[in-house]
Amino acid sequence: MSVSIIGAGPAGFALAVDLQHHGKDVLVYAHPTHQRHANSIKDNGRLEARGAMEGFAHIEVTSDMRKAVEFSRILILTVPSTGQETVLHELKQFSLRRHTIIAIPGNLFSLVAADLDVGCIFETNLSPYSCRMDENGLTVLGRKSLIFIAPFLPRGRPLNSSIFATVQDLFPMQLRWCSSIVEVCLSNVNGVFHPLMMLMNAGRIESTAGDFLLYRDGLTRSVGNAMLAVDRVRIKIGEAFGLQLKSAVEISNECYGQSFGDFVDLARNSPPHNKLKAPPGLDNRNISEDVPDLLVCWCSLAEKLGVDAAPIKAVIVLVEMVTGVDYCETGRNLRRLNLDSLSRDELIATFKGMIPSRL
Ligand SMILES: NC(=O)C1=CN([C@@H]2O[C@H](COP(=O)(O)OP(=O)(O)OC[C@H]3O[C@@H](n4cnc5c(N)ncnc54)[C@H](O)[C@@H]3O)[C@@H](O)[C@H]2O)C=CC1
Ligand SMILES: O=C(CO)COP(=O)(O)O
Repeated sequence: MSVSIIGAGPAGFALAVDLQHHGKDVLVYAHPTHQRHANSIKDNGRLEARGAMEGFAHIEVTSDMRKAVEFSRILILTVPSTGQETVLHELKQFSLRRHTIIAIPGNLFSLVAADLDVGCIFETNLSPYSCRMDENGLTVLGRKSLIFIAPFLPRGRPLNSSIFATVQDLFPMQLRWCSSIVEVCLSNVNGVFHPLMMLMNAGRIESTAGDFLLYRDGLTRSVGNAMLAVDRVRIKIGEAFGLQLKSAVEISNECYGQSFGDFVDLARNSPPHNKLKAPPGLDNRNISEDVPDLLVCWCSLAEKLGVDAAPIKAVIVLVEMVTGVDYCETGRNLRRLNLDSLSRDELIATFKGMIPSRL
């Protein structure tokens, strides 16, 4: 089986190494303006992986989207959701009726890609790896044993059920099939962890240029208390959709096969988290991706559903004050997700019964 991985960052290369190790042929696409990691692999002649995945890999990389589309009928997107529209722009030149796209993570990519002529889209909640890259190679701090996934099925379009087995065969970890992409998006716990960790440590990030461990040193009791408030809203939004979502700590535990009791316990003791350095500044995907494409999205769903989202709104407003970016406008609000004309009941119905119940 061959796979094209669209997105040449740590998550894309970790997936490429893992899939190659499991016998798949992989080709990684690096956008012409996002070549940093691809260039260092070219310079070194190979990719060295350390940590939870070890060894040397020879990974083929291209900047020609046509090659990626012709290489495989499976396209896995591993750009941050803020990069998905750039990729969509490239993909729109091709007929992809026989292709399957898997967006890692999805963050409701399917709704943004509504007019793409593609066979099927799947979305995951998170990257399967906790990983970083520098000029010396890839460090994998943790490999999940499970990730959440769902297909997007526009009404009236049947899905060949064999595709579920094909997608599971592809991944070297277990897939938890969710009822809809909304359940998957609400299970991207980065929206609970990242923005508050960044905001509540903003001074320390800026004064030390990120010279501390973001989770271990930055997720203390009061930060955890604030996260709990955001997490309660996330769960209430799920309830309005008829979902019984687990807490963010429980979801992380499930993905990594861990059993931490709360946020602080996880931050101090989880190996995939407790060695992650803080970024050097606030201009980082922990804000630039997770605020517009998770918190704004969750908040605008909450407003339509009549759920009080004050804690999420508070985080968005503070981030807007700090960065000067109008994320409510630029992020995945209902208008950008093409959901703004729906009534509350229509919104709920849109995501009901999207996949066969036997899964
Ligand atoms: N690295 C990790 O440990 C984890 C990552 N994730 C998620 O997985 C996804 C990928 O993660 P990373 O590889 O760490 O992200 P990253 O921020 O390094 O970006 C991945 C690649 O996409 C490229 N890119 C960014 N914007 C682009 C655009 N507009 N057009 C084309 N390419 C663009 C970047 O230059 C990079 O090569 C993100 O959504 C992230 O939130 C989730 C959990 C853990
Ligand atoms: O594994 C993790 C989330 O799934 C932690 O990694 P990040 O904080 O880099 O997203």
